[in-house]
Amino acid sequence: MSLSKYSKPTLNDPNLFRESAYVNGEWIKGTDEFFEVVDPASGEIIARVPEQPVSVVEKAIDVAYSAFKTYKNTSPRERSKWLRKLYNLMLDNLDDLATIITLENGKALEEAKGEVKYAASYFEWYAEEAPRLYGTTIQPLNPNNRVFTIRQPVGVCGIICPWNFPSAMITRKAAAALAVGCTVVIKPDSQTPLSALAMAYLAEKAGFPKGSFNVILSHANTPKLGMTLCESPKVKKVTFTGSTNVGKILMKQSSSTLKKLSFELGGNAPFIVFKDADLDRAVEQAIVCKFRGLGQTCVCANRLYVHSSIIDRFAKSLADGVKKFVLGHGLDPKTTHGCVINSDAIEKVERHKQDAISKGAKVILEGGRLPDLGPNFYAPVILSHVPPTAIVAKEETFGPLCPIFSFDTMKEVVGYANDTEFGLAAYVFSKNVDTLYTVSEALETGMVSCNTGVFSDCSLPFGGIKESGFGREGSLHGVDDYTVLKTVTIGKLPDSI
Ligand SMILES: NC(=O)c1ccc[n+]([C@@H]2O[C@H](COP(=O)([O-])OP(=O)(O)OC[C@H]3O[C@@H](n4cnc5c(N)ncnc54)[C@H](O)[C@@H]3O)[C@@H](O)[C@H]2O)c1
Ligand SMILES: O=CCCC(=O)O
Repeated sequence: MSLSKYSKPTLNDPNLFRESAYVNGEWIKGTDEFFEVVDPASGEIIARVPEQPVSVVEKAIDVAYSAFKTYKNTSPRERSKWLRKLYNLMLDNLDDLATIITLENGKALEEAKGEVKYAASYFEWYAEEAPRLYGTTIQPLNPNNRVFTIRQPVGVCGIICPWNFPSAMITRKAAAALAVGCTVVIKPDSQTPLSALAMAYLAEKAGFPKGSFNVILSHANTPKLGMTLCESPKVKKVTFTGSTNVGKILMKQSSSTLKKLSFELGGNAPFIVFKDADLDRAVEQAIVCKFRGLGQTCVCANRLYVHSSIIDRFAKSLADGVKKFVLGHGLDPKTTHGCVINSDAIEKVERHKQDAISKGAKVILEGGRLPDLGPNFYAPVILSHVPPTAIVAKEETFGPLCPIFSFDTMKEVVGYANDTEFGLAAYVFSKNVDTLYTVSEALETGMVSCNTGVFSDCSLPFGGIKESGFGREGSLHGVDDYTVLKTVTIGKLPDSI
């Protein structure tokens, strides 16, 4: 294949820029098949990495399986030290890791720095959880028996992640897995593999044993690599973050070996503003919630429901805030918001926008393509009085479209909010604590955020219900998905002495 020239990013530590897979402590360069990593803002090639065949994935699974036999017996304190070292190394290399995220994902540099801190926080959190895998002792009905439980690592974990948080979506899984004694085989999205490779370099420096932390790479071969992870009896757990459709594929493929699974899938978050809400706060938080990652996060507000008495003031104030955005290349210090990941994302925003307008939505901020900046730049759109029949009420836009729907009663808006097959996050703005409790308990989601638009934190159990998936990441609950609870009974004890 003709190999076009490209310039590698300028980093303080050039070693963080890797173009090889990482298996068993070795960097594996490609031989004849590669895929290119492109800066979505400039369209420039920034890296060329190997398109790995199934045989390499099978090798990665074998080495992770072999490494697990010793890694599972390492001291929890040892694992804790490796995790904390990796946390410190990520923060020491914050600027470089953020630059890599911006170049491969397109998000603004400040947002990328926030992701690195967020990603690293999972290593810190699980460095503290590693030595605290507690069991229980139980007094059985049989007086001559004693029962206790222990938590044991499930085994080799396959980790498949999306492009929107190239670093954090890996660490929230890998940190918990490594903390409890599992080994990991990570498959990043082909659009954003460089953050995973930089993390592998730092994991090696942190002291993680060979075979415990592995990164495999694929673009065209992704379905085959995914199937290999799902069908291998040596892989005991698959954890996936991405679209619901792919999650369903992986679940089917994992059924032959009854894998332990955890899925963080699609969202369709309602953002509800009651008439007694602090309007300025609600607007401010709607902006950060809706336009974090330019709308490309699974917990972004996808549908804003604002009480009919304040919807017009809310929409105008929101537009005034969004007009202050500066879209541009993420490395430009003037940029507040970057670009979307690819042209498919823009097509979807356009489709949702035109559908809502054709059904009577009012255009508050036209937004649209920004060809002078590049094919993946799209100015935010705000629509108001969107009808409930609009596609955007049902489908996740995953882009810079902000549809505002009107409502009158609590019962009505909870009905709208729950009328979706998704159930990840929801937002409620009100000064009335009864409203916050009542609505939070009525919403069919895994997470509810009250009076704040960004709630993500390594200390909370993150995850959804319905077709947004199952399992939780972060918090003390995050280890449950990477361990098995074993019950031990000691029988035939003497009645007494
Ligand atoms: N719940 C969450 O925490 C969360 C976080 C981020 C993204 N998401 C969801 O992900 C979607 C957008 O991300 P995306 O477009 O990257 O999702 P995607 O499902 O297309 O891709 C996610 C990952 O799966 C891989 N993949 C794709 N097809 C596969 C297959 N057949 N077998 C194995 N792996 C396969 C991709 O290469 C990528 O690494 C949105 O729906 C968003 O809501 C959810
Ligand atoms: O979109 C993926 C997850 C977002 C978050 O963890 O806040």
